[in-house]
Amino acid sequence: MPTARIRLSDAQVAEVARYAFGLAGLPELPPAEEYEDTQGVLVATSDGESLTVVEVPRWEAPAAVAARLREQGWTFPTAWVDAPPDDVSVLPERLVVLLTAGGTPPDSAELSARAGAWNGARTGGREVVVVPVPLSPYFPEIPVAELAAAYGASLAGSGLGVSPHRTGGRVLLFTGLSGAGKSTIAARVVELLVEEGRTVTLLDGDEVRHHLSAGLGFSRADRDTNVLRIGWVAAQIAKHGGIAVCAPIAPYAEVRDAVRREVETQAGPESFVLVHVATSLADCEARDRKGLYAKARRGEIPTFTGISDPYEVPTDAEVTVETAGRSVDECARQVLEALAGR
Ligand SMILES: Nc1ncnc2c1ncn2[C@@H]1O[C@H](COP(=O)(O)OS(=O)(=O)O)[C@@H](OP(=O)(O)O)[C@H]1O
Ligand SMILES: Nc1ncnc2c1ncn2[C@@H]1O[C@H](COP(=O)(O)OP(=O)(O)O)[C@@H](O)[C@H]1O
Repeated sequence: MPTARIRLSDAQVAEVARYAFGLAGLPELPPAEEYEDTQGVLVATSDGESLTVVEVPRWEAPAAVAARLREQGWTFPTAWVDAPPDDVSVLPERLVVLLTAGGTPPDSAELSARAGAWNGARTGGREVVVVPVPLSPYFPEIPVAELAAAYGASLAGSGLGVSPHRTGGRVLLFTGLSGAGKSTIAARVVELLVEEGRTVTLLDGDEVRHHLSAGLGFSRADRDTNVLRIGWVAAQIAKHGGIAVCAPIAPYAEVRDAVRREVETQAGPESFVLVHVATSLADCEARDRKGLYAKARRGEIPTFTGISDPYEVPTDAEVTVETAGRSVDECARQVLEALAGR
């Protein structure tokens, strides 16, 4: 039996909207009977075979946009996709701007900055109607001319992919086994960043579990919730230009990837840095500062990462830190070097 009702991410709702507007095929969604958006509004239902779209409140249908423009007397609308050109004199006097916003929350700083680039002062007083469209700003799913045509317009040009917005914020997500050195290295990284005058927030795995994630255990579902919460807070920090350093075990690749997408949506491409603290299980167990490995080996901790619970080794880490025979400072500086290059 599929789960009765599932909440979709902004990116998944955009997929549903593309399908509803005939811009793309059937989206691949986890099995469920009902799907809601991030506000809890029912957007679609499924009988297991077909998807019935109920409503996608955030997105205006292309046909509705075309009709609205016609009513306003726009006979042959011209469209521009995303960022304006450097030389705005090439633009027509009135145009509809199709702003790719799929996967981006409506209140994201990135989206307002991109829409703000089209205000009257910057476009020489041209008449501009900005319409957010459910395509991804980074990987648009259909050619821009086809997109313009769907909205009843002919394409004047596109600044898609031109200087994607970056807030300057960063998220460093440390991942690794218990005792690998995540907290120790993360704390040193924070010290070094503070010395550079940066504003940094440390979301340490152990600490988070006392506050943000109090009450959660170590089942897969609870670990996923814990890491997604950390990721969400970190993304909010990065969205406003801050640096968040997070140090949970984060054993599952799928959730690490979800955090990467959330952060890059909020703070721009390359704002997410995955740091794998790659200390071997044997070395972590030999350290066993908290005596947890010994307990896990005795069967006293039923789902202990590395012993009786999985750890999926990252294949997409921006930095891999080996700690054996190296000082904490050396490891922290390796992380900072990777950060400086981004
Ligand atoms: N079953 C089990 N498995 C792994 N770890 C356990 C477990 N039970 C308690 N602990 C202690 O909790 C710390 C890991 O919590 P995290 O929030 O980082 O884990 S996770 O990302 O949600 O998987 C981890 O801390 P660190 O040693 O700092 O990693 C452990 O001290
Ligand atoms: N190069 C290194 N980097 C980080 N920790 C190290 C290093 N070498 C030895 N250690 C020791 O390993 C242990 C790591 O513990 P901790 O930072 O709490 O790990 P985690 O947060 O991954 O559970 C500490 O006792 C630390 O002193």
